[in-house]
Amino acid sequence: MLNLPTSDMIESCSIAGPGFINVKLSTQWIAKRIQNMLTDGIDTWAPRLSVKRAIVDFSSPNIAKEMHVGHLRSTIIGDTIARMLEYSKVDVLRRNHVGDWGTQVTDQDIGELELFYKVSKQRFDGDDEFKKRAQKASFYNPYIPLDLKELNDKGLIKDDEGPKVIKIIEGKKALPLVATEKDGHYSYASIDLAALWSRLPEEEVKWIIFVTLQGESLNNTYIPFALEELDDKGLIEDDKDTKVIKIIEGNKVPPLLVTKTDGGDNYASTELAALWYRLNEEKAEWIIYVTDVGQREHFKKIFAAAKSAGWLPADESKYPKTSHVGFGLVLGDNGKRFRTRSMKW
Ligand SMILES: NC(=[NH2+])NCCC[C@H](N)C(=O)O
Repeated sequence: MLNLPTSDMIESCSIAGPGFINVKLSTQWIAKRIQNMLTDGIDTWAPRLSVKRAIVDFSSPNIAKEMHVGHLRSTIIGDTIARMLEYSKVDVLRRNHVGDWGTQVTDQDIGELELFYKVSKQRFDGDDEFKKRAQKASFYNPYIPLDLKELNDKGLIKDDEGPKVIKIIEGKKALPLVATEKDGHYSYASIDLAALWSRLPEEEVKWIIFVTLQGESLNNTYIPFALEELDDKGLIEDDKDTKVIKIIEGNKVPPLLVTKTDGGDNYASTELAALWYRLNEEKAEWIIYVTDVGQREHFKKIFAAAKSAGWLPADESKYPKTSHVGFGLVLGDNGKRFRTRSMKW
């Protein structure tokens, strides 16, 4: 307790039973902050951070496995962090790093999924009843005619020979948006517009946030770049049938496996590629990962590898930086941790 640094924000700290510390905020400090807020406006309350852009990697379930309450926790915590950063005027890229790659997906037999898709497409084209049902399946489809009519009434829709397109003016910077395809089908864009349109008047929402799914597979093209950079720096070693990164840091971190015995890429290699991409292409200065604490070691190794490669400064008070926000493990009925990565089907 005696070693705690002093702060005008804190009046006192005391130990309250095993494992608890009470931190009492200073009433004077609170009064001063509220006074500032009243005179200067709520916006001035947000702490100013020295980062311009942050990435929050959260939610991130695996498409070929059951989603569980842990992913929900990650979603809630990640969204909260993203909102706090946005409040502090940081440009936040919300990233749902879905597990759409690796054994979990190949286990599902992509071939079978493709076959399933082909069969239903044939049925869609040949069976009118099925087609009608399928087209109604999207929740927002009933809104499409309404919102297209509104856009049409405003003179925004152009009936080109083929598809209907929405001309976007905005200083001609944007490309036209396809509303219906050549065969009269609604496009992906019209479903999005209908969703937006129906939510505004019907649900009276004030803020709609779109989260970009950037699955693990997106970064596959960057794996060679990332691994090559690490290799050039002499960080990758062959270890029996696999390639590993021996991370030094006083040997506190065990080696990181970056290829599997069959030569394939693994969770760590896609992770490093994602980090490489986020730093170099997306220019994020702070990357925050929200998962359960079970992945702490994984992130520790990834961050240590990135530091050894010089991607991140060794000094953690400097940017760019990475943080792992870990929450408690979610246990199944059997009292064991839910491990989507090793779940058997
Ligand atoms: N960049 C990351 N590793 N994000 C978290 C991914 C979480 C993983 N899909 C899981 O369910 O365990």
